[in-house]
Parts: sequence; structure tokens; C-alpha cells
Amino acid sequence: MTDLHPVIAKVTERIVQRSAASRLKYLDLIERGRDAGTNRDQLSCGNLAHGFAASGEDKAVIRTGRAMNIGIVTSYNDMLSAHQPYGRYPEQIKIAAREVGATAQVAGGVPAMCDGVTQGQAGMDLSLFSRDTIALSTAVSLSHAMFEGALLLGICDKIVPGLLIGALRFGHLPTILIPAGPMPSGLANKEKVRIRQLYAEGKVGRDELLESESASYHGAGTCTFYGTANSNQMMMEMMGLHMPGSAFVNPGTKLRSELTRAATHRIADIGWAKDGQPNDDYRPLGHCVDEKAIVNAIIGLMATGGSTNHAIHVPAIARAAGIHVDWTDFAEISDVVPLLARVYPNGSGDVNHFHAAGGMAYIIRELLENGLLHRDILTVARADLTDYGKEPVLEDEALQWRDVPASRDEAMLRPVSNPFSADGGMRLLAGNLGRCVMKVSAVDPVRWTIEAPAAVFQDQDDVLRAFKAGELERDVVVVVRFQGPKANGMPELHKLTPALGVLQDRGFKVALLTDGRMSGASGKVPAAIHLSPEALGGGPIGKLRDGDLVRVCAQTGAVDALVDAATWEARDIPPAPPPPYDTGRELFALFRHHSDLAEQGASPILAAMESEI
Ligand SMILES: O=C(O)[C@H](O)[C@@H](O)[C@H](O)[C@H](O)COP(=O)(O)O
Ligand code: SF4
Repeated sequence: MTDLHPVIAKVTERIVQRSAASRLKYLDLIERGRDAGTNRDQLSCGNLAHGFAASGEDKAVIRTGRAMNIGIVTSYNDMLSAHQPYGRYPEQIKIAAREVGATAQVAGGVPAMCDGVTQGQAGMDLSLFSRDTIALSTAVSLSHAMFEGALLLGICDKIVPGLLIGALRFGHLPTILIPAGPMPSGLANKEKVRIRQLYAEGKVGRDELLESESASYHGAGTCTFYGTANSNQMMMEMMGLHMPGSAFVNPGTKLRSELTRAATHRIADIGWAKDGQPNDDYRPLGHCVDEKAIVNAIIGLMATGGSTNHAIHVPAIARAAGIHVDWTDFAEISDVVPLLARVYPNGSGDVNHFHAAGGMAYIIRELLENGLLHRDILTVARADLTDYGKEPVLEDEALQWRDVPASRDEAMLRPVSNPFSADGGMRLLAGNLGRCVMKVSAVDPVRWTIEAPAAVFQDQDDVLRAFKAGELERDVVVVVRFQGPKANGMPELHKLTPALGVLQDRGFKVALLTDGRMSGASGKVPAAIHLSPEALGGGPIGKLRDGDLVRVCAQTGAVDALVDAATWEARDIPPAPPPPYDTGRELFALFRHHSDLAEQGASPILAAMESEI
């Protein structure tokens, strides 16, 4: 077994040192929460009676207060394909809880936005802030102090980060995340993108496009591209917050339901008490999510080509646990963690193919054996992260975990000894335009450096209008600004991907530069995103003008306007567009006013919380 890589050890120690004071304060919160929350002792008879009045056959057990009452926080809705399966999970969980003498109640529901439905629409301006809304809703759910454990039902982009941020403020509770799995594979993602580009060129009509999209997104379960949602599942495995290997088991299968049952049984095993006696295997969420677990999540992003959105969500999740990480930590980890998986958009296969090839079990075992992962973290499983290097199977109807000694498809999954690339492909870029990130794992290396005249926009629809008018048929850095959290909520600009892809396929050197975001499913066009500081409030991206030479370079980590210093200094920032107003966006003005930098997590609630504690 190889010793831990020195850079992983160094970055982890730097995070520990940086977080020492805030982490200590957080751990004290957990101690106080645990002492106050034991078996609902602080509740009055009136409080308690309200809490179990409608709990039916569980009423007597909840009333005695001697067994774990599990709080289920669910993000069910039946519009979101990934969350539609959750509809029947609470009843299944209640049955499983009774099997081990525990009880379960739905503590609350949280909203779950589908970025696929809102992509390119006004609703996308609420997407990032829906994460903090989910965190607040999770806190409201768990604030009833009726629970000695929590099960979180969530999968998609902002939902898992939001659930975790909220639940971490109740870090004294043992907590397990329960996924529902990916939909079976439909139309191949590459074919979906081909039809989209034909539509962008006017070569196919809306009917053909809708047919193609419907064949790709065709049923219950998470979309099969490796975007932010599936990156969430990967991170939960890397942090040991799922039952091992839960991430990519399809909905509606016996294995899926057995994993849900096992998670319910397990949560009852790791509370602070068991059968009314102190339990020496108490595993509170706030102890599981420590600096090593956060570093493991970042390592997972690099080893699998995970979503750039997590360059924003991981700092926010970490802050909720009193831990501070930055993009320099990401970049240094990326430099030493090889890319072991090629899953669309970083390859052709999807997450079902990835799982069949060996999936997370293979990735984790490979990284552990090569000293590229913290093994000694407090997971929700029985041992440490070793448990997660095995895949779940049913043998004679019983849940088992088995080794995955080798990749079953080296076109998708490779060993550390023969990676797809020596590093993780999430680069930090810095220069006179600020700091930003660029994911290169899905970008041809010949396009890692783009130097071209800027075409400057303040709205993604204006980019598409310029494309359709033939105004972008050249080497170009497309700049879209005033897309930061304070300006309009930092939407994803993924709708631009087909048009920019067409320009790139026509042979032009093309890059996107924005203070906004891209989808985790965005791929082949180099995109320098999350540029901080954002244009609103004076970020230098606001000084750019049409025709300025701009250089984005993932090789050297540069993002610069090649404009002479005197001209640059003399420039003003143009007035910001009016704030968004419709689709409920005006209700989120509070969040826009208080959001902090993307590199800190772009979180109004954490920024405000830290200003008080
Ligand atoms: O970060 C992500 O993974 C995206 O937000 C994803 O959740 C969203 O659905 C995209 O829109 C991709 O899907 P389309 O390519 O179908 O838009
Ligand atoms: S992966 Fe994206 S598009 Fe698919 S259900 Fe989740 S949020 Fe919606």
C-alpha cells in the first residue's frame, strides 16, 4: 500500500491550519447539539405531542423516546426525473426503521430545481440560490429537535450541496444520503449533441430536436451525462456519506431498494445511543465531514472529470462545517491526481457504462492503493473508505459487496498506472482579469490556449443573436459579463454550447470567458468561468471592449486582457443591466445583495452567518 501523496498531505494540512479556529467553533456546536438533543429531552409534553400526533403505528415508540426517530428530508417532486423515484421512499424507510426498532418521519421537504428545465430560461437565475434556499429548508425541517438521525433524499445539482449545508448545522446527528440512481441509457449523448448542433445551424427542425431530446431524457432517474448531479453522487461516495456503491444503481431495482433499507438500518446503528444505552459507534455528520473528507471530494472531481460547479459548491459545503478551501487547493490537487475516467462529456459512455465498467468502487480502490486518497475518514459504513472500494450486489437476494479487481472497459475506466491524463484537468487561471477556473478534461489540448479578439455581451441571448446573424464567424473570445451572483444569480450559460461548438467545428479558435457558470455537462469548448471579482461592483471583466485581445491559457494558468496599461487604467466599468424582475427573481434580491465570491461558495447565507459567529 503506497503512502499518502505528499501534495495531498500538504494541501490537507494547509486546510486544517487555515480552518483551525472556525473548525473548533464548529465542533463545539456539535457537542452542544448532541447534549441538548439526546432523545428529545428538551421538548415539553406539548412539543412532543404535536410531534407524534399523526404518526399512527409509530406513535407509541416515538412517545417513549427511547428509540431513534429518524428525520427524513426529501427533495421529492415528480417533474425532476432524478427525484421522481423518491415519491415512495418515506414509506419504505419507515418499514425498514421498524425492522430495527426505530421510527422515521418526514421532517420536511425541500425544493428541487431542474437545471435542464431552466437551462437558457429566466428560472436559471434562481438555480444557484436554490442551493441556499434548500439549506434553509433543511434547517427548518431538522429544527424540530424530534430526531436523533437524518436521512437526506437528494441527487441533483444544487440539492445535495443544499441538503448538506443545512444538515451540517445539525452536525450532531448521524446522517446518510440516499440516492435514487440514474435512468437507463437512452439516445447516446454524442448523438443528442449532434442533433442540437444541426438545429443551431438551421438544418433540422424543432420536431426532430424534440424527438432526439425525448429519446435521451426518457424516464425516471438522473440524466446519464456526468454533470453536476452525478458528480454529487461521486462526491458522496468519496466522503463516505452513502452506503458504499449506492451512487449509480438504477431506480426500481431490487438492489436499489436493498441499499435504501441498508441505509435505514445503518443510521440506527450510528446514533449516540442504542437501545437506550450510550453507543460507542456514534458517527455524527459533522465528524464525518472533516478536512480529509472535503479533500477526498476534490480528489474525486479531478480523478473523474467532475463538474466545474463544484468549484463553487465544495467551498460552500466545507464552510458549513467550519472548513475553508480555495481554488489554489483545487489546482494543486488537480496537478497530482490523474484522470481515471472518461464519462460524457469527457468521453462517449455515460454513467451507466461507467458503473458497469467498475465505477466508483474501482476508482476508490485505485486511488487508495496509490496513496491518492485519505483512507482514514469517518464514513457511515462500518470501517473506513476501504469499504467504498467494493461494489454492491445481491447474492441469493442478500446485499453483499464485492471487489472490482480490474476495469471492465478501459475506454472508460483506467488504472493509475495508465491514466487518460496525468492530471485532473481543473485548472486555476489568474491574471489582470481576475481568477477563474477552466475544466480541460473535455477539451482538446490544442484548444487549451486561445488568444483572440473579444466579442463582449451582457446577455447570453445576444450571443445567439450575433451567432445567427453570422457576426461570430472568426477567432473569438466570447465574453459574457454581469452574470455573477450579485448581478443576476450566476446562471449556467450552457445554452451557448451548441453555437460555440459549431464555430469551433468550422475551424475557428473559440473560447468563452464569463463571471457566470457553465453546466457540468458542458464540454468541448474551452470556457474560463466563475471569473472573480464579477463585473457588478467593479470586476475587471467590466472593462473589456469588443476587439480587445484576450488570452485564456490553461497551460500557463493565465487569463489576461492584452490592452496597454494606460488605456486599461483609463477605462470605466459600464452601467450594469437592470436587476432581473419576473419569474420570482425579484424575491432573491436579498441573496444577490449578500452573496460573496464564487471562490468562497457564492453563498449569501454563509456570508451572513460568518459575519455573526
Ligand atoms: O451542471 C449540470 O450538470 C447541469 O446543470 C445539468 O444538470 C443540466 O441539466 C444541463 O442543462 C445539462 O443538460 P442539457 O444539456 O440537456 O441542458
Ligand atoms: S441531472 Fe440536471 S437535467 Fe437531469 S434531472 Fe437533474 S437537474 Fe434535471
